[in-house]
Amino acid sequence: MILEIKDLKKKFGKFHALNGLDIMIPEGSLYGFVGPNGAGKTTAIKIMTGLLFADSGQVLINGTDVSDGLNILKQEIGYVPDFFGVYDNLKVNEYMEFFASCYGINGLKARSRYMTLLEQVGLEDKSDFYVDSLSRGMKQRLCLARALIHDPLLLVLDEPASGLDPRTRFEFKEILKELREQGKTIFISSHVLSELSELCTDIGIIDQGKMVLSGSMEEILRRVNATNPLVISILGSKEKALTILKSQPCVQTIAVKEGDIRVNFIGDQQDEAILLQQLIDAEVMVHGFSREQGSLESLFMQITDPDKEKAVLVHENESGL
Ligand SMILES: Nc1ncnc2c1ncn2[C@@H]1O[C@H](COP(=O)(O)OP(=O)(O)OP(=O)(O)O)[C@@H](O)[C@H]1O
Repeated sequence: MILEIKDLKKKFGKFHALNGLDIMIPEGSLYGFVGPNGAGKTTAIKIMTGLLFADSGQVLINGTDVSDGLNILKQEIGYVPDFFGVYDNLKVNEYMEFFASCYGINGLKARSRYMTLLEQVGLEDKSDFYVDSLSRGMKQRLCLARALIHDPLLLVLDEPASGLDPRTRFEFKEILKELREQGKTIFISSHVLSELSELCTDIGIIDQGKMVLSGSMEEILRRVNATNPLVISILGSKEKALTILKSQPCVQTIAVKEGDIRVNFIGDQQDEAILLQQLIDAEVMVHGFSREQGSLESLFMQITDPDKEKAVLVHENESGL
């Protein structure tokens, strides 16, 4: 794990902003950190970037506890905050030089490093422009280049898509994908799950200062889908299929809807394969057999609904399964 957060707690007055938060960020992942407004995302990010102290808990970077000193955090994390500072009277190259010098990178080395980064974020032809003259999307890309100046292990972005138009958001996501392909681990927070679901390899959902669901995107989508109905499409008569389905112990309910058979099926993938085989052996003309695709959004709405008794879902490893 590049970064591990264990049982992090933070109170503001009597209010528990973080209430035993755990996060595990695998190396090379693009980790989406999502939760409703006020869930504690920015508080967690401030603690992991060394801008705020936790009341208790542990932050480990590459296995090293950072409580002994914040230098390791500064070295190993590149942080893109959700706001852009005021650097009106600096040109892009001066801005990059300034941040390079903060990390002890100067002269030709600094220039070569920041020109590579500016190229990477598509700003190579803007190095003589004043920062203030850049569009919001460009400023954000500049901020990203700046956060990478010291080649950190982990890039942390807080709500990077806020205030950007769809095209700019798309371009920004493409840059993040490229960075990940080059081996960077990226942690990105958002309160909009759809922003993250097609981009991320891993996801953590936070609510009221606690992680309520986390894991690889693949695993989570599989779990979402496993509770969805099995939709079976059949050509011709459905009688034989219905007889087989009624005899199957994994089948809980059967509904015939718009030509398809929808089955609440509690089995795993192997049970699904056995059922399909039985239908084919009985010469049922199956031309569709799949779980209805689950939506991560509906799961998010369900587990972060403030009016509902919460169904707390944990990572398989944490539940000891
Ligand atoms: N300095 C502070 N003093 C008092 N309360 C605070 C402070 N910082 C944050 N909080 C409270 O802690 C809670 C968590 O805030 P935080 O900014 O971490 O949430 P968030 O998930 O980032 O929300 P958003 O998506 O709206 O940015 C909120 O209820 C907020 O009002």
